[in-house]
Amino acid sequence: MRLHIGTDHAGFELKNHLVEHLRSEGHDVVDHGAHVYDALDDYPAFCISAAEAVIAEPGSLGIVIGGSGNGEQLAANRVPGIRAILAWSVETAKLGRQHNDANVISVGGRMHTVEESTAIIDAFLAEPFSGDERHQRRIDQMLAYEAQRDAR
Ligand SMILES: O=C(CO)[C@H](O)[C@H](O)COP(=O)(O)O
Repeated sequence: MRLHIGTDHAGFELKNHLVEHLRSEGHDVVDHGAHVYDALDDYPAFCISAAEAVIAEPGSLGIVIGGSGNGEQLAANRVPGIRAILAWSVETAKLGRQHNDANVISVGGRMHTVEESTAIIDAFLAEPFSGDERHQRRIDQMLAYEAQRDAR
């Protein structure tokens, strides 16, 4: 699967681990940075770059990493068409795909061990959207709101 990943300094080591791990699993991973460790860097540009690439490549998924994952989720969700979830367990990661058809996962690298974060992301990538009518209906309600808002 084509994957786009981005992080600030807080997720730098985890991101490098994930790039290696995910490539070893056969994924085609594009690294949107940070490419060097800088304790003063800012997460929005890395996350927005990864999220824009997800929209540009239908069928791809995004991974954004930070200390908490909160700001990274917020940044990714600024990109039209992105549904980014903040996953904090294997179950919330799976539900993000099953119920929300999320196309970006955000993880707080400071909140978990590397093994836990890796398991959360692996679970997200392996899970399909259920396609259940009630879940699609709720997604469509959000899309309808956005369309109405943008037409104002
Ligand atoms: O999780 C994050 C945003 O939600 C950032 O990674 C976090 O805020 C970075 O913190 P600091 O600059 O103190 O290392």
